[in-house]
Amino acid sequence: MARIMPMTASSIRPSLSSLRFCRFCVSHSSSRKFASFHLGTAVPQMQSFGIKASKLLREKGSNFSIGAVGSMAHASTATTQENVLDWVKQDKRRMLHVVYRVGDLDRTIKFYTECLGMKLLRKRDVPEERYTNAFLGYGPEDSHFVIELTYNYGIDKYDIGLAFGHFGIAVEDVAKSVELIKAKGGKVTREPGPVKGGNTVIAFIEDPDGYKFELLERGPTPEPLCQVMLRVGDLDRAINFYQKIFILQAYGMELLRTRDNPEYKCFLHPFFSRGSSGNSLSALPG
Ligand SMILES: C[C@@H](O)C(=O)SC[C@H](NC(=O)CC[C@H](N)C(=O)O)C(=O)NCC(=O)O
Ligand SMILES: [Zn+2]
Repeated sequence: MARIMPMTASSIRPSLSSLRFCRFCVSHSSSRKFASFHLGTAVPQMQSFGIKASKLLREKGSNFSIGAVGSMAHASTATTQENVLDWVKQDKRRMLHVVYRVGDLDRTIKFYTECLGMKLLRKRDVPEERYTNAFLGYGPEDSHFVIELTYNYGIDKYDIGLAFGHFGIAVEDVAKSVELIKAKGGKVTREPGPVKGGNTVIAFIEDPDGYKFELLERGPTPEPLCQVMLRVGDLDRAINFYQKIFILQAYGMELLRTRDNPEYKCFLHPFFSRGSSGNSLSALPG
């Protein structure tokens, strides 16, 4: 059974539906392949934001502790629901999109809209560069984390590699979603049931290019696109990177908890970054 070791004094999963967060999932793998993949994020001016945030934290006596060393801010955080509201109000950053390449745009758009319930938000053709983008998601781009598909003219197949793990979609009934996907000819690679080492009902499916989607059974959420799982070669290095890069802007990515699955050689370290999207990314050694 998985061991959850919260990094915080209290539960870190905000139950306040108005809060939307963006969390990260990075998996540990010996893979040397590169995922055809990038995450886009919007951040405000770091300098003024960092100083303002650390001053606010001192005034509010929050559980955050940010010690500024010169212009570098280092933080050890213990996020609690009590101070997470302050954090959300102060931090205007959010993850914007995830970009990856597909071999047939219309095929993928059909699958994501008919099987996963996403909406096609817009398409963007750049003939001079010989590529087309399609943006899909569960809400408008100015408030939701979205998927940006890239089709490069004439390229109908990609090697996804082992570094990319899966996207997570929160659904209220995994079994029902899997039945719909099967009826539409979608590929189910792991039938519904409790996750190994845990209790959450999950299932895994593959999209037409072979990108994996995990369906996680959860209550209603404004942001079903809730997870990006990547595998990394060194978990501590990845954690250090995400903390340093984001924590420099104070209130940045937080390491929230670890989930150790020794029987499955699996560590899960969700990074948690404020944002209007609710997706998550957790560190899982391969
Ligand atoms: C937290 C939840 O969203 C997960 O993704 S855990 C799912 C679990 N992950 C792993 O086992 C990761 C380690 C693996 N070696 C890898 O690199 O993918 C999983 O896939 N469980 C399978 C199952 O059937 O439960
Ligand atoms: Zn997952």
